[in-house]
Amino acid sequence: MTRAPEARAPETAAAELLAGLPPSPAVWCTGLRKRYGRRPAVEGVGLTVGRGEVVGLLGPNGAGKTTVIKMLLGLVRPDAGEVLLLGRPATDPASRARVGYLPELFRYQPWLTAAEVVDLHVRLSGADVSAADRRAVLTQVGLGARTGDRAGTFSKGMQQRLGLAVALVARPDLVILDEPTSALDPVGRVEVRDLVLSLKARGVAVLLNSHLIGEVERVCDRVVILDKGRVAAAGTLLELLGQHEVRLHLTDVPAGVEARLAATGTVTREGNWFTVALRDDDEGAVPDLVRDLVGLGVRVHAVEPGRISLEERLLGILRHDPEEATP
Ligand SMILES: Nc1ncnc2c1ncn2[C@@H]1O[C@H](COP(=O)(O)OP(=O)(O)OP(=O)(O)O)[C@@H](O)[C@H]1O
Repeated sequence: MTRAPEARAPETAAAELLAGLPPSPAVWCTGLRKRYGRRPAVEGVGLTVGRGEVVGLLGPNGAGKTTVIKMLLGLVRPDAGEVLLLGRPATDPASRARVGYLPELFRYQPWLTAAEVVDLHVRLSGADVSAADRRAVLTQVGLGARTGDRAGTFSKGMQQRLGLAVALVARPDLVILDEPTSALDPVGRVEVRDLVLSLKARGVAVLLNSHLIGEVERVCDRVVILDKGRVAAAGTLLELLGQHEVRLHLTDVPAGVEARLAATGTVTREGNWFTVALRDDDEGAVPDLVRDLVGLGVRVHAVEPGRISLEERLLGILRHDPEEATP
């Protein structure tokens, strides 16, 4: 006699079903709109940050970046639109507790030491963070030697580092950084870049608002460009910038060389300059090509990597609109 499969409680089955689904994005929003008086600040913005993904938010002054971030965090009430953080409504304290935030403008209580500021935020978040981990986060942001100094005595860059420590100390699943390097020296900027990459390696999602386009280009998986409150463009760097190409200055080009070039990618020629659009990010394609060209007797004078920079792309998108910036 065969036995019927054991009936499971419906709630167990539902929990199993949910556990089998991919995790909800770290940030999901749609149709976000905000007006201040009659002036639109944000008009119908939607964006997604996947788990462990680093997304850059770019755009000119007044484009609406900080307003979007504040609406995501429930700090500004949207006129319309929906926000989910880590799969829960942004207003749900359970999701907010898993989010680290570095605001664009902030001032910590000047009478508190760096260690006390971090302790205060750990208490406010309700997270269980050991004294060693609190100390470690201050060291991570370069304040290990200043933990006992009052925040009021810190330089702007040191305040910003303290802000990063506060954003990171409760081990969030999502970190939102609004201009995290605006006050930092070049070394500090590189440190923050490495820090963002280490967060990504740990599966932490990051939404990064920065005017430093090179910084965004180096660390972000995807970029969302805002202009006049709307999404002007969004995509991976490959989608926004197109494929890589290489420009070669060649002489003594015998027959058959064009075929070898074409085997690497689509070729265009201007005099002695050959531009090859590389098919993918195959790191060996260019050295292999140069080796073969030299083997075929070609004299290779120059090999220049080419790809439109994110800065050029951004300016192209923003200048495309003939309308002047709203006063
Ligand atoms: N509290 C406010 N009251 C009135 N207008 C506001 C307020 N906050 C923002 N705005 C307006 O909303 C628009 C978007 O501002 P927001 O700060 O979001 O831009 P941003 O892209 O972050 O700019 P920036 O790069 O200069 O920081 C601007 O026109 C700004 O003047």
